[in-house]
Amino acid sequence: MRYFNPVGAHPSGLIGEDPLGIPNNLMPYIAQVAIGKRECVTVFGNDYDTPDGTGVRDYIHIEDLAAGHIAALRKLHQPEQPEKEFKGWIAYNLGTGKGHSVLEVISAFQKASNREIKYCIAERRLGDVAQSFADANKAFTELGWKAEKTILDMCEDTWRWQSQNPNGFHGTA
Ligand SMILES: O=c1ccn([C@@H]2O[C@H](COP(=O)(O)OP(=O)(O)O[C@H]3O[C@H](CO)[C@H](O)[C@H](O)[C@H]3O)[C@@H](O)[C@H]2O)c(=O)[nH]1
Repeated sequence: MRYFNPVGAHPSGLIGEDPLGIPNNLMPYIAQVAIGKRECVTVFGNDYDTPDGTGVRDYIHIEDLAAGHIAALRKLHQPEQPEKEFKGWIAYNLGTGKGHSVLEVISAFQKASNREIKYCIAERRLGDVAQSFADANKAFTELGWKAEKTILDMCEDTWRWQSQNPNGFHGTA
């Protein structure tokens, strides 16, 4: 399974991403700014050839990602066709097929959290590409799977986890 940018948390707010130290990735960094743990998001470059100049990625909710795996297991396990064997490997893109810029993610998170997310523009990060998004049609055609959750859903669930667990798993009894 070829993951694009998995983000989000369980909708209960009980399971989420708790990176050690300073988060490397955008979504947990934004969440820590929203909760007041970090001052502002450093946006790595606004001079890319993208609609607003910031990097574009295909963010996918972890629950959609999990559903993609279940769909793949269903394809492998077909008791009604026991003679059908799968050999070798097949790659499936697990993404929404839609890209969002850094500024769009910040804006969606502001809406989800109802908090101001401060940011500043810095140099590009070495190794980053301008944009990356999936063609997930093969997963839809062959597995009957497609991502359902929007970037706002991803931000809302991340925020629920972060606001219920301001200190991550360390804060839990
Ligand atoms: O503090 C930050 C962090 C990220 N970004 C930007 O936000 C976007 C997403 O960055 P992430 O670090 O969240 O994700 P990447 O797409 O860089 O990386 C992800 O995809 C990679 C493969 O492309 C690897 O799988 C990696 O582990 C995984 O996190 C990029 O445009 C990046 O420049 C910022 O502006 N500020």
